[in-house]
Amino acid sequence: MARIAEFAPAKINLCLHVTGQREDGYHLLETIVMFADIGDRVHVEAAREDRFSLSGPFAPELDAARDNIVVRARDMLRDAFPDIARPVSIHLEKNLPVASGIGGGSADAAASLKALRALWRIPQNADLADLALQLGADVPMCLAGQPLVARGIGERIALLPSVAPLPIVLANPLTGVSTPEIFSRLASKTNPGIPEISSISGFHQLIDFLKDLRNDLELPARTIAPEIDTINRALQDAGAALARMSGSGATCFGLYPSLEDAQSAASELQRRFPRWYVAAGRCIGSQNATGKAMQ
Ligand SMILES: C[C@](O)(CO)[C@H](O)COP(=O)(O)OP(=O)(O)OC[C@H]1O[C@@H](n2ccc(N)nc2=O)[C@H](O)[C@@H]1O
Ligand SMILES: Nc1ncnc2c1ncn2[C@@H]1O[C@H](COP(=O)(O)OP(=O)(O)OP(=O)(O)O)[C@@H](O)[C@H]1O
Repeated sequence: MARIAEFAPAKINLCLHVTGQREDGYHLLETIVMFADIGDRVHVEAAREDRFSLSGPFAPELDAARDNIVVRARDMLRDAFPDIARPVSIHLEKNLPVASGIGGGSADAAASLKALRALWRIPQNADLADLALQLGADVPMCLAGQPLVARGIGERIALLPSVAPLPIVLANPLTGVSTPEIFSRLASKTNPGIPEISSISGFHQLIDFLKDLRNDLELPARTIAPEIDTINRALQDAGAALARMSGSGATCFGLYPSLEDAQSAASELQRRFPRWYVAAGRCIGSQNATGKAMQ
């Protein structure tokens, strides 16, 4: 019987500007997002009855979470397509740290929607963006899965033209950080947006452009996870051209000129901080159905 695997890449906010707040409390953002070849994996397979299982280094943290977002995604998609949605066994390989600002849950939800769309043969032209947004502000961008600029609360998405693969190191002290808590600690909710993105060519021009941008959630996140300072310094000590926090933290990323540079930086970081989660890889320009980087 068909078994479908879908990669759930880590979402990296290269910058995140908070520009306002809606009446319902959600914040208005302007963020440049790329997706890494580091991530979770979702497997789906037709079954006699619904099942959900977990494996991977961070599975134990989710065992207790009865309302896994993957299950919510399944149920929501089934409600939208009750005539074609059959029982399904879903397995989540949880490689990304939980509540870490790289959209792990959102990536899993988006990957589940993609895998189930294929399994249940939901028409390709069915627009799942509204359904994705009900699952979380980051889910529509994870569904897009390509370099993009997101505005609104994250749902107004403009894809960026093809971008060269961007070598990256992710580092997290394994201190879970709650997204609403970070937003609530934000001192200013009306900050300048991101400038227009003109054509950027090459690594150094991209770094120069990003250096003038910010993650407005970094300051409030540091009040909960002061290690963020240490992580950014350690990424820079290991040769990062730019180090910054992603999302609501506490994961920080470093950008490096080559994959080899990123890999040796990751080894150095892991040696200095053996308890941290550290991973090296590349943010990728676009993805095919299996999540492999296209050349
Ligand atoms: C910080 C980011 O990761 C940047 O990509 C996202 O904005 C967060 O996206 P997410 O985790 O999918 O967020 P949701 O699950 O929709 O919301 C969690 C909580 O974060 C806060 N939240 C989230 C998104 C947003 N634009 N404004 C907010 O204020 C709200 O308190 C909300 O109750
Ligand atoms: N599949 C899942 N993976 C991770 N967390 C999940 C999952 N399902 C439910 N959750 C719950 O969602 C909460 C947020 O976790 P997640 O890893 O998505 O946060 P995040 O990386 O900070 O996301 P974002 O960058 O979108 O804010 C966790 O506290 C966890 O209990």
